[in-house]
Amino acid sequence: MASPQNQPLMLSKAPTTTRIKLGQFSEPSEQDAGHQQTSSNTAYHSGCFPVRICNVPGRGRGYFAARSIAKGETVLRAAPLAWAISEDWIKNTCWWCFVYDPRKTHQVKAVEGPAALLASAPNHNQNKKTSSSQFAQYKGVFCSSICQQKAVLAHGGPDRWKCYLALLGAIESEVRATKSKQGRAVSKTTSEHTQISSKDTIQYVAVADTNISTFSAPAAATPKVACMSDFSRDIDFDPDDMSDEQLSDWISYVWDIITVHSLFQNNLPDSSQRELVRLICNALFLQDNATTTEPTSYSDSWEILVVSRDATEDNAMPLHALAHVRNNEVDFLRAKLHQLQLETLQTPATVAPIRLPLQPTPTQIEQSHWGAAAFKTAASAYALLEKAWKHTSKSQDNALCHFSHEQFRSVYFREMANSFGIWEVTEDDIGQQPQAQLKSAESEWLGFSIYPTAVYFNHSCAPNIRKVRTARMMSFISCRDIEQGEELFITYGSVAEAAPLRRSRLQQNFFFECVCDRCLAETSQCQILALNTLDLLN
Ligand SMILES: C[S@@+](CC[C@H](N)C(=O)[O-])C[C@H]1O[C@@H](n2cnc3c(N)ncnc32)[C@H](O)[C@@H]1O
Repeated sequence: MASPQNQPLMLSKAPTTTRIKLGQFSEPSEQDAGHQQTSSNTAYHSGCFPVRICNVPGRGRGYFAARSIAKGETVLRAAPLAWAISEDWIKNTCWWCFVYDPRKTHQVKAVEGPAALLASAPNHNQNKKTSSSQFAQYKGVFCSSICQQKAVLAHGGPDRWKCYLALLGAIESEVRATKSKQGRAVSKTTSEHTQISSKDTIQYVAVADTNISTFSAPAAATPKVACMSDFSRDIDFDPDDMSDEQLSDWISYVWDIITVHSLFQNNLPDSSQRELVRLICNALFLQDNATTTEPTSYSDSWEILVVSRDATEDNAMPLHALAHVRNNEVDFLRAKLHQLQLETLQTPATVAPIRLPLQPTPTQIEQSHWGAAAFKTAASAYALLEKAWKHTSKSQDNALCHFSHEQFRSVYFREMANSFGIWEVTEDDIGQQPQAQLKSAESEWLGFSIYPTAVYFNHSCAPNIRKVRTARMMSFISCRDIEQGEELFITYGSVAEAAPLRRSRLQQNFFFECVCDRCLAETSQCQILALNTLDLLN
């Protein structure tokens, strides 16, 4: 798995290489294609719903068994809120039900079929006269006209679908334009990792390990921060405040500078970042189509919404569901700084502090190691989307309102470490072992998706829940009998490796130190072994 800087992080994310697998495609069944509602096998009402959200020390929120669960029971069925198909398979994968055919590209189908079908489609505004022929002119990649209709409707109808496709097209144009600009500018490239000179630095927040400590730099002078009047944000940072809240405000402040000064504009996001940009577009276009009104009080009603929702593939998740997904922006910054520290580690005893200027200048942000590590990738992705957004807004008669970095970040850093890979469904998926979901060499990675009701499954290296995708729905199935009160765990990728490797991968890709029982047992065993070895050596 590539580093998170180059690749969006997600549960079971794609391997870096893709293989073409031939000859194993079979026509999807009705159920596979998502044309049937199959939620009846699970009772979705709070009374006997099998899972409940609880807080766990050290892990945040998690799903727990609300009652005893038998092996093989579906404990949750989740519908996606937003998704993106991989660039490699964009013509082979249905944009609605994710059915995949490696041998042929799906037809871009015109919509025919009974008007009744259209009228009965979910989210369809009965008052709006939308004839099936209207859909025919709006293209996409679908395995059937039914999927096309559903996608167009979920995106708010033909006009919004057209606008959405125009935005996707504008992104591709921007990518081509940046590539050719980069080609011309290649000889002029200067080193990106120039050290900041000490006279540029004023006051710092030093980040040692993942805790922030603060101090004043020796060269105190008048802050050299350009265009401060451009920002309404409160910039009165307290150098002694090491909290996530202040770091979060500081990050927003840095983003203000990045956007006002158009920093990192000419970096071309790689294909996984471009996929993430498309997922964000998808989320933003689906938002207006939310079918559920926002609850007046989240804290009281969200869990009820999760457990009472009749999860069917046609139920679009409302965008406000995203607000409940953990935002990993601060964790991401801390993890990036921690990585930088490790890279510059001379000896185990000398951990170099990373110094973050309280009010960084554009030059400091652009040329610092921390700027490159923590902001460059996301800012390049934002710049790409912002340019495409403006272009589309012009071409589509100002159909799009202003698009802020806050909106972008609110999806970007929630996707990070919370989304699920969309893998080709293989026969392994029907198996009973949790390992069946580890898609190693057997299946293709088709994209990724956010399932807001599924983000509460914490990771364990010895999971008791496996996930199986059926069309666009993700089902979570127990792989052993589970007692009431036990926590429910999935795996975030492979758990076949030894503890040190598993743990460093989780740290690098998901920004946490795994505290599952297996890790704790294996780590303490390693420590005992190490002590025994020391005894032997002595
Ligand atoms: C998909 S979310 C799971 C829900 C999360 N606990 C919450 O409160 O939103 C993944 C995050 O949960 C935490 N987490 C999950 N499994 C963990 C584990 N085994 N050990 C420590 N933290 C874990 C990490 O912070 C990780 O980034």
